[in-house]
Amino acid sequence: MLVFLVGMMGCGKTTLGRQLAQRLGYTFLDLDEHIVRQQGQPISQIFAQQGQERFRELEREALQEVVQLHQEAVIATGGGAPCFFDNMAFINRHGASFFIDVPVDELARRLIAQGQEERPLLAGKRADELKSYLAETLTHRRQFYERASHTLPGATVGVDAVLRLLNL
Ligand SMILES: Nc1ncnc2c1ncn2[C@@H]1O[C@H](COP(=O)(O)OP(=O)(O)O)[C@@H](O)[C@H]1O
Ligand SMILES: O=C(O)C1=C[C@@H](OP(=O)(O)O)[C@@H](O)[C@H](O)C1
Ligand SMILES: [Mg+2]
Repeated sequence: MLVFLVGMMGCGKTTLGRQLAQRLGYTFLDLDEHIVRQQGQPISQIFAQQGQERFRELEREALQEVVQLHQEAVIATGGGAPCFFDNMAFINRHGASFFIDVPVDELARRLIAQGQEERPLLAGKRADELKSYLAETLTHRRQFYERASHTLPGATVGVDAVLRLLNL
């Protein structure tokens, strides 16, 4: 089985995905890490040199590659991945998907604490700008995220909640 995690930047896809894969004994794949390895450039540089449009194509290609190469994996997508092309339908055709729905204030707190430089869409934004950017972006993206097979509300989602929903 393939398990996909979707949701906004900072909702914990990479963190939870790694823990979940360990518990299931599955491979962990992070789409951003996959692209960084393949391109030999950090995400910030890919955006700066190749542009966001190209990044979205790379993300789509990365999704296609991981479903071809893996049968048992937890896949942390990038926050934008489900919202371009027909990626959300593609995800749902290939596995179970979880939308981790964390409030904007908590997302902002985490993203500020982690440092915004590696997320080019957030770099250089003050706290108030960051919050309004996240709120607007989520308003647009929610329609895609909500197509996930499960929604996990709140900031305290753990591995056990996911396993219960998967009946594991
Ligand atoms: N459940 C959580 N509670 C508190 N902080 C968290 C939680 N999950 C992730 N974080 C922190 O939030 C930041 C973003 O997490 P990350 O897993 O990279 O999110 P995403 O991949 O969804 O952007 C990291 O600093 C991480 O340590
Ligand atoms: O929301 C987005 O458009 C993005 C989210 C990032 O991944 P995370 O959600 O893991 O931060 C990364 O793919 C890129 O910076 C763009
Ligand atoms: Mg991530």
